[in-house]
Amino acid sequence: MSVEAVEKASPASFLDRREAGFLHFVKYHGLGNDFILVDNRDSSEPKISPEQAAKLCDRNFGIGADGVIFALPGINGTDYTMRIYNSDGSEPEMCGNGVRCFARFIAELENLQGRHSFKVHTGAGLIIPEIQEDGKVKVDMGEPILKASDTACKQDQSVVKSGLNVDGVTWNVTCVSMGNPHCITFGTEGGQLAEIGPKFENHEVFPARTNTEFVQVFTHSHLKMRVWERGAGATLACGTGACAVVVATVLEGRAERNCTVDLPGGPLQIEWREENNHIYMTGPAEVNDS
Ligand SMILES: N[C@@H](CCC[C@H](N)C(=O)O)C(=O)O
Repeated sequence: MSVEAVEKASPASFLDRREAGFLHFVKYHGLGNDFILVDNRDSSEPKISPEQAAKLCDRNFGIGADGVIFALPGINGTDYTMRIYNSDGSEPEMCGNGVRCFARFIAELENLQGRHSFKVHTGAGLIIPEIQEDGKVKVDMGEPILKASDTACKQDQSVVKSGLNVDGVTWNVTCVSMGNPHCITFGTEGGQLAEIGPKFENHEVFPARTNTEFVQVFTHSHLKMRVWERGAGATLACGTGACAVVVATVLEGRAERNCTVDLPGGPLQIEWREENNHIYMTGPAEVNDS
């Protein structure tokens, strides 16, 4: 399908205006990490190509967004499938802020009032968001993955507090996958993120590239991070990143399992529950209505 035109629609008007050839969308954001949401429930293939998604995400020549998210039919007993293209057109396995937006988008499409939870199939497996009374979304993000080969890192064993040479400087890093890969380093604000971020992202040790988080620990339950996202660059927030950061912080003995993580766009509450090894992320998801 070619995108002949795009039109920004409020969720209420979204269902009434589906003229052929138009790609209708709603823009949502989670703490400023913003997405173009597309109703794709009538087909199991995304309505636009990765190249078209990259054009739509362009902040000067397109709509502008960190990614395009598609709500597709569920498979394997799930209610829906979520797929996402990053702003460069690459397809990641999962997106934490995106899945909170996805839940609010589905609630609008299905005209659901109030509290609701869905089973969502993603590239990272089953993810379960639940809309709370206050409108925030709490997400069961599943279990973190530490095995090096599954964190997209070319090492045999898990990478915890290991030295990584980036551009002549040795950084202590911990690698955690939330379905998508994260490389976490402590004690720095990230400095010139646009300079150092791409060097981590494209480092030879990460054949599938990586997201990178620069973390400061304030207390045992209060962290601050900046992120350089694979395929999207510096963003205002990263949900999978915040989850991976709490796992790395616990593994390095720097904090407890329940933390507030401050991101440039605002805070997320992250809990890594001991009894089932699952991570729970709670935060807002809102329509971009400005
Ligand atoms: N912003 C997202 C993560 C999006 C995917 C990421 N850029 C990747 O390529 O893995 C989040 O909130 O988790």
